[in-house]
Amino acid sequence: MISATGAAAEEGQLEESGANERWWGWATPSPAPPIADDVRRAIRERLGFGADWVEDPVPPERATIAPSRVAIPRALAELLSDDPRDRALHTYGQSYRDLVRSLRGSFETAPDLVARPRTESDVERLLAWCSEERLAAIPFGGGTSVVGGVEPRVEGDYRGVVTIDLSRLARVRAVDRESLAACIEAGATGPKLEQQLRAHGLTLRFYPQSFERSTLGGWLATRAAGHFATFQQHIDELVESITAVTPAGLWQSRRLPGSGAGPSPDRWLLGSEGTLGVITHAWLRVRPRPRYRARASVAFGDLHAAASAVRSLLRAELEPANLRALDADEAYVTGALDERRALLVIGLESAVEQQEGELEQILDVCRASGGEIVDRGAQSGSAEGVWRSAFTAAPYLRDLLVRAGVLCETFETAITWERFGEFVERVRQTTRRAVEEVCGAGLVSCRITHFYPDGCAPYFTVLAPARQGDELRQWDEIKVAASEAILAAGGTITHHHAVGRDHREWYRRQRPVPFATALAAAKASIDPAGIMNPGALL
Ligand SMILES: Cc1cc2nc3c(=O)[nH]c(=O)nc-3n(C[C@H](O)[C@H](O)[C@H](O)COP(=O)(O)OP(=O)(O)OC[C@H]3O[C@@H](n4cnc5c(N)ncnc54)[C@H](O)[C@@H]3O)c2cc1C
Repeated sequence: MISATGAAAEEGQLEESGANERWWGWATPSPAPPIADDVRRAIRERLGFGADWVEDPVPPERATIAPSRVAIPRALAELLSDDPRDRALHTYGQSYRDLVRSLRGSFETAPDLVARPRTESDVERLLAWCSEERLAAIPFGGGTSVVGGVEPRVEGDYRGVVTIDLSRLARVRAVDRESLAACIEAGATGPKLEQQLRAHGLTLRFYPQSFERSTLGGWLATRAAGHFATFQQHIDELVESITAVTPAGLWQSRRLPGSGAGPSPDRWLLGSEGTLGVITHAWLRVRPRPRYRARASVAFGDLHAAASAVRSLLRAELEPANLRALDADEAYVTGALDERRALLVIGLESAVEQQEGELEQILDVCRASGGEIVDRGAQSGSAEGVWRSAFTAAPYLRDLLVRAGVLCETFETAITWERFGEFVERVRQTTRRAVEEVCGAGLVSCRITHFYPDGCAPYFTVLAPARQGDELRQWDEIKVAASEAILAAGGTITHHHAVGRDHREWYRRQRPVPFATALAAAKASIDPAGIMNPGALL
């Protein structure tokens, strides 16, 4: 396996590391530590290619950041910053395009100011000022968007851009033990909210791969998906009520376990990507911390055989908390298997009962579907354990890969089972062709991250040799080819990465026209000055 220094610990035990010293990428400080020769050799060996150069991020003092166009008003002075480094760190998310541009110190689209509200009334004051002064307002959680969701790429006659960073709103405000729910502020990152819930013996158990840095507000605004692969995949399922500050006033739903009273106000905010208002807090369903776990890995001939085994599991009403089906390339590149075979990673958990019996039933179904049990249990060096470490270390490893000249990006979608086989091959082949044409070589691997009774979410990773200085064009060409293939074959442009600015064109073609008209009308009535994250989603 290619390992990254600073790799995060097991899910749920992650602490935020170095967020303050970070200058570039996921966790790279300035000056960046050198990349050892043996790491570069390992990259070349696993991938079959590698660049003969390594690039260090341009340090803050040499970065290009346009001067701020907006003066800080005295009444809001304690909430606003025009510090160039602060503005640079709020310019981008974490897509490959973002990493390349920030690596080169290019922050031409930096926000003019960064705001850090401490209360809902601070958010109200900020939005009122932005509306009056015609300033675009971009809510910012952890800045882990991979679709241009937080980048101030704003067209129109705005006088400037204010990025609203929610990091000071990060408390668990209340816990209702009777209903098993918690009121959590939007700026809480995964580790921050889990740390506070742990004091009550509770957990949200929502683990996107970006858990360490992404926030509750970001999860709600993008309809993020966590590690639960078979049941409560999206954050949507955990929501009791959401509160947001909009330019038209406070949007607060009632706390209810369910309601049939018309369209759901929460569903309007879920996936709104900062275009309607700033989500400030929400009531979420929480659960007792799991005490029992069981794990196993099963090898299959290919991804389709693994997917077919999962279909059999679901039909037998076996729904493990975690399931990831990796194709042969992904199992090999992550080091989970030493030969090229597909791998199904299985994880069960419960707060109330041992999981060994259910695991046994699951393994019986896998065997009957042609699977070979590779290991079970959490022993070190197991395929499941190696894959899990690679999964949590991936954002750190990505910093190394990008600096070492590897084009490294992912995209994801969803499709119903009856089209699954043809769909995956079509998207994979089209993307592979584009990678070969644009980069000359490279890998396109696929894993399935979420499973439904009627379909699943295929997730693709592209690793290819980058041409220094030409990376953005290289990725843009591959991305267009992949996105066109997804849409043509009937998939969605995103299962959980959201629309942002980068997927807008394909989202526009995917959604029904009357729905688009309704969305635009809703936005115009709630945000008449059009200040909320212009250019994202709509
Ligand atoms: C390494 C890596 C792994 C990832 N893994 C996953 C994964 O497993 N599952 C998944 O779903 N996604 C994943 N993502 C994508 C990303 O983490 C999610 O989209 C996440 O929900 C973004 O949260 P954030 O707090 O970082 O939001 P940001 O990136 O700060 O913002 C994202 C969008 O939400 C809006 N927004 C943020 N906060 C608020 C708020 N309080 N009110 C209103 N709007 C707001 C922003 O304006 C923007 O449009 C991954 C990203 C990376 C880099």
